[in-house]
Amino acid sequence: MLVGVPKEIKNHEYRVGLTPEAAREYISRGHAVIVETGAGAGIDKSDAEYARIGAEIVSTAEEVFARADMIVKVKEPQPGEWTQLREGQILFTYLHLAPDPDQARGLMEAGVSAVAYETVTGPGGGLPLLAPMSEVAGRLSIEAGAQALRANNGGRGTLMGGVPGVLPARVVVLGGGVVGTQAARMAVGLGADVEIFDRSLPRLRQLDEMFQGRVSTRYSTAGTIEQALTAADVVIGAVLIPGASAPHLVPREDLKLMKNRAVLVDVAIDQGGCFETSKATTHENPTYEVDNVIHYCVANMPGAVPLTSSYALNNATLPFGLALAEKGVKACADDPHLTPGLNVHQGKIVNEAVAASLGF
Ligand SMILES: NC(=O)C1=CN([C@@H]2O[C@H](COP(=O)(O)OP(=O)(O)OC[C@H]3O[C@@H](n4cnc5c(N)ncnc54)[C@H](O)[C@@H]3O)[C@@H](O)[C@H]2O)C=CC1
Ligand SMILES: CC(=O)C(=O)O
Ligand SMILES: [Mg+2]
Repeated sequence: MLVGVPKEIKNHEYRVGLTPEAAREYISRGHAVIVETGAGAGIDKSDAEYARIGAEIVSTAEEVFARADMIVKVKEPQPGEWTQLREGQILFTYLHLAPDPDQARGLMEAGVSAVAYETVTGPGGGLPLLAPMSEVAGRLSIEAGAQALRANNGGRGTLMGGVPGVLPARVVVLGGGVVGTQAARMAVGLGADVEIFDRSLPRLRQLDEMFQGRVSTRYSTAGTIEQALTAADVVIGAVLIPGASAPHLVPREDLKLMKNRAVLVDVAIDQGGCFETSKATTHENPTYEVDNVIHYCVANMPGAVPLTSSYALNNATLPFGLALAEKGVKACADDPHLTPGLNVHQGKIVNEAVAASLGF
């Protein structure tokens, strides 16, 4: 199969769909790889390094889209990209279609078979192609929260860990999955006072064991979240209902319960966000303010640490990508974990949760 890697074009997105090491694995199995010039620049990999392992370098994204049987990307295709996709072609990337009906329609019209990283499942449960980026984003969320809390950035002016004699910041984490756990680890590491909310009691038990009393766990209801908001300096939005839009756990009217210039970091923004007042932002302009509360809602947080993120992502996507290259879209029928990954096929949304969420 001819596998194509265009350069990412989302705002400040420096990751790449295939690292040279991953491209080499495809080539060693008899596939051909074409790479848009400069696609690896964000991870300090030159065209020459891709050429050295046998990839062909082409000068435009248009050529990659026109020639490749499968496009391997990182972020969802932007409007100018989805019009270049076609029937019979496979797109393997993050899509996050539930909150994005325009993209869903664009992919349906293109006729492409689109496999979304975030809905591929794993033998041990979980979402193995989302997990590595959730690890990155969870860890980054505390850095982002700490930055936004600084008075010189418009924040409340609290130091995460406090100092002897002065209380640390209170960090409230909504959702105790991969993002939430990594956020809690980083917040604990900085010395903050941390509370994690989840709807799964087994998960809360695991977190309680894991953190050995260093974080408090709470069952997530509208009432308990309201109580937590009054004391929070930073709230991390980390909930997920796979395939669906994120539930709005914090309505706008609850912002008035919060301390002045406290910070919301909505990591779940790629699924539409879990605060009513969230709207996607970019690394260029990451924050905005509503009712005296700072919002950070960057939808491609891992794009800021592309070296770590591209390798972490490729480690997880490689076996699935190789199966798609080997068998084509039939790989989705053969592997029950790839089946839910297929979101769009022959002009239809074929993942039930995604279709239900879109109302299609
Ligand atoms: N903005 C960005 O750059 C990135 C965003 N993400 C997003 O972060 C979100 C979280 O991802 P993961 O941690 O991997 O998901 P996960 O599935 O590991 O964890 C989600 C957790 O939310 C819990 N949950 C569901 N409903 C809840 C509720 N009402 N109250 C409290 N908890 C609830 C679930 O029980 C689960 O433990 C996803 O939307 C994901 O796409 C991930 C990576 C990068
Ligand atoms: C998961 C996701 O949205 C990202 O890595 O950008
Ligand atoms: Mg207030």
